[in-house]
Amino acid sequence: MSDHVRIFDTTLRDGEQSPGCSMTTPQKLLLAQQLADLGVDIIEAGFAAASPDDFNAVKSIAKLVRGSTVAALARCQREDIERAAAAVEPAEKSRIHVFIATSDLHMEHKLRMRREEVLESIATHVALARSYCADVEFSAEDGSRSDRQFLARALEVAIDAGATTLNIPDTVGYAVPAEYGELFAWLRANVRGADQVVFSSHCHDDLGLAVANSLAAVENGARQIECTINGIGERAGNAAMEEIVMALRTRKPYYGLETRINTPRLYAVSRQLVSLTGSQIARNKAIVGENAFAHESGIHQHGMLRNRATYEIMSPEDVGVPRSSLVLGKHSGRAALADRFKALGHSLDEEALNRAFAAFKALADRKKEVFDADLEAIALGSSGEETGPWCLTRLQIAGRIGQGGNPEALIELEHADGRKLRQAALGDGPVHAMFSAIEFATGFHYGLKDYQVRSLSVGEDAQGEARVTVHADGRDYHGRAVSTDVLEASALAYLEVVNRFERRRALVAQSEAA
Ligand SMILES: CC(=O)SCCNC(=O)CCNC(=O)[C@H](O)C(C)(C)COP(=O)(O)OP(=O)(O)OC[C@H]1O[C@@H](n2cnc3c(N)ncnc32)[C@H](O)[C@@H]1OP(=O)(O)O
Ligand SMILES: CC(C)C(=O)C(=O)O
Ligand SMILES: [Mg+2]
Repeated sequence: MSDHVRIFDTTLRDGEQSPGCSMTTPQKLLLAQQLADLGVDIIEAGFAAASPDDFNAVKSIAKLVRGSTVAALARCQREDIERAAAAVEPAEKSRIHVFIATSDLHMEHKLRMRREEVLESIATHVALARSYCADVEFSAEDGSRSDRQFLARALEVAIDAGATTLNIPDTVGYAVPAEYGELFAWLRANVRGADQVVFSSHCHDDLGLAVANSLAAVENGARQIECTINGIGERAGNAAMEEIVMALRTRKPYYGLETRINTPRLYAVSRQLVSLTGSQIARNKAIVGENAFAHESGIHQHGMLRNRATYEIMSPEDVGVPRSSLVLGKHSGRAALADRFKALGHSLDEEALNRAFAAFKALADRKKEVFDADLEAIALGSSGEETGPWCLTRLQIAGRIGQGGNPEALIELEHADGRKLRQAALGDGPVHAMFSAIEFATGFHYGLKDYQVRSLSVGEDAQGEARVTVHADGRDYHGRAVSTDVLEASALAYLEVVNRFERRRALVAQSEAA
């Protein structure tokens, strides 16, 4: 049996199903390129039939990516499969991923299909997918809660119809490692034709076992793992790629298995995803969290000084966490800046680097030391990513703040269509006043779902980061902004939400007109 474990990344499909992690097509293209550079074997680019936007995103990724296989997900429905086939058709290497649930619970209540009907549907739709593409994956959704004998029959039908990869998802994160591993061993021994296909795991983290379950699957013969960057995904998320890959690499003597992942790029891709979605990771997140390589207590620090191996099972360099001795400040130049951006996952072109350099110098004039978090904020603002249509040109807060006071915010906005608006509003506090002024001016009236402010770095001159989430028209919109003035950061973050909302509306109107 091969010792190569294929890494199937589904950040752009299952990952995008996490609330608040939806991405625009340009953002998806950026991430897809990074995934290809990382050495991912298969990139699941999306669910092509979900919307014209999703279709176009998958197709653009299929045109762009070289080296990795590009896959699209489809239900056992003719139209889904035809859309998936058309979307992945331009890829150098393409795959259609067909799924249907095989657990009694899902078949009876969700699909309202009898077992025989599900088997027929698998036969028909896997064969249809195979007529378009030589590489077809079949997933038995809710496989870990399916009746084994029936699951085995479903997989045999899929093999007979031409499936080349069989995925057994733990869709609701219910399995435990020994049980999930044993299921793979049993299927490999009992499914006719099992030796002609690749078995795959797809685990969710509802009980915090997604990575452990994925590793149990490979111990029992799975040779593809489906996972996402930072473990994002439906509900509690999917198995985190960086954790799986580093577990296999760090414990190679135990597993004896390899992936193609270029591990020193893991940190950069993780940071890129955080920047794109605004969805932060926990400080103590394994591999890529802020504390993953930080040693706080005296006994640990003492051990580390004697020999790093006492408390480090892998080095930050193995996953690309920068441990640079270069301090960035007002006297630094473009080369050092570009180098640090690269380590943080931002490959800026010359124009973007020039913009970033100007912003960096302006910040360095105000701050003694510029930290990585500051740079990430600068990279975001300089990446040439879509901004607008609204732009804040003036912000002023007046009046008494605190007990009994009603501060007033005055804002001035410019719209890309040339409109210039000036609006004042009172509020219970300055943030309330600013947000109300933005709402009155733009006509964007949706309830605030979340608002957070935090310090990005250390010291009195630290930059403040504001994050705003608003639920509007059935989806979450995130805004994030950074400034040494937290009120300005808050206003800009709120305006970013309004901008994202307006850009999305314009896009939907455009595709409806087409
Ligand atoms: C476990 C997973 O992650 S599955 C993937 C989840 N991803 C998504 O759902 C992608 C985003 N989804 C969408 O945009 C929409 O749900 C669409 C466009 C795919 C479908 O929208 P709608 O046609 O309005 O259907 P809706 O979402 O309400 O219901 C799903 C339908 O698909 C059926 N269905 C679900 N899975 C499958 C399947 N694998 N094969 C065939 N039919 C299926 C359901 O039974 C239901 O059918 P019904 O309407 O006849 O009852
Ligand atoms: C569609 C399948 C692969 C899935 O995401 C799941 O079952 O969790
Ligand atoms: Mg899933």
